[in-house]
Amino acid sequence: MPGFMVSLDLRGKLCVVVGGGRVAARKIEKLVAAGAKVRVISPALEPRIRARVASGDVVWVARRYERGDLAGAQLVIAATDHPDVNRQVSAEAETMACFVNVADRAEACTCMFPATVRVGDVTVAVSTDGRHPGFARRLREALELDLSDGGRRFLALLEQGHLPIRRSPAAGGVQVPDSWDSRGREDADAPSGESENAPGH
Ligand SMILES: C[C@@]1(CC(=O)O)C2=NC(=C\c3[nH]c(c(CCC(=O)O)c3CC(=O)O)Cc3[nH]c(c(CC(=O)O)c3CCC(=O)O)/C=C3\N/C(=C\2)[C@@H](CCC(=O)O)[C@]3(C)CC(=O)O)/[C@H]1CCC(=O)O
Ligand SMILES: NC(=O)c1ccc[n+]([C@@H]2O[C@H](COP(=O)([O-])OP(=O)(O)OC[C@H]3O[C@@H](n4cnc5c(N)ncnc54)[C@H](O)[C@@H]3O)[C@@H](O)[C@H]2O)c1
Repeated sequence: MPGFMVSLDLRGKLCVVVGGGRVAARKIEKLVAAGAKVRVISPALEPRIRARVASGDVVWVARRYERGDLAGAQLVIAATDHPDVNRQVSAEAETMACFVNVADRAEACTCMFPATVRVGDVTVAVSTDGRHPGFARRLREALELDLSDGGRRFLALLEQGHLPIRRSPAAGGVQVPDSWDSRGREDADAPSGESENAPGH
């Protein structure tokens, strides 16, 4: 099912993460960066999460998950290496009005984390609705690389006419090659950034 992308304000919201391994560490970094109140329930923690506990960004409940641990959570992450435990967490979350992310079962997720690149105040998010996380990662890496050089490579492709994005000629911008323009030339002065005549539209 195609996911509905939103941007959540998690500042001060309780997010409960069950499990303290590599996947939990990746998610926790994102939650902390978003200003969430993070509680992690796990008998053991990755060094990266330990550091977050030491700095006071994350509260650690140092034991295995027990039913009732999710009380008050707005977002729940089930990220243990035990599918049964993840299933129990998912089942408890289903009884509450909160979103849940289950690390080993995309189909059980009511929310998924996209791969993200942030440049200044702009965030680009890539999701494949859980089908190809590796692809989401690679596209994120490519975007990151491109944006890290100020978008120069992207702009070069635009100027060589390789990307179907039009800009006003009055602004000295590039135009879509004729072969891509299925509706003729009548709207050649479309505003900056439009791509409505791109192939596939
Ligand atoms: C994008 C990113 C964001 C993030 O997690 O922060 C993300 N996974 C990332 C990395 C990653 N994922 C995997 C590896 C090991 C790779 C390998 O070894 O092959 C690595 C490590 C790596 O690639 O470095 C494998 C994997 N992933 C999922 C499963 C379970 C399944 O498919 O059922 C399995 C198989 C597990 C297994 O078999 O053991 C599931 C999910 N992973 C998602 C997101 C969600 C869907 C995203 C989408 O819509 O595409 C979803 C559904 C749940 C979720 O939201 O977590 C982040 C890249 C961040 C970045 O680099 O920017
Ligand atoms: N979503 C993704 O992107 C992705 C990527 C790779 C793997 N996975 C899946 O995510 C899961 C976790 O992977 P990982 O690499 O973080 O594992 P990991 O082994 O690094 O960490 C597992 C953590 O769960 C904790 N734990 C175990 N039993 C627990 C319990 N009863 N209650 C609370 N905590 C408990 C452990 O102490 C440990 O901290 C695996 O099922 C794996 O298949 C998901």
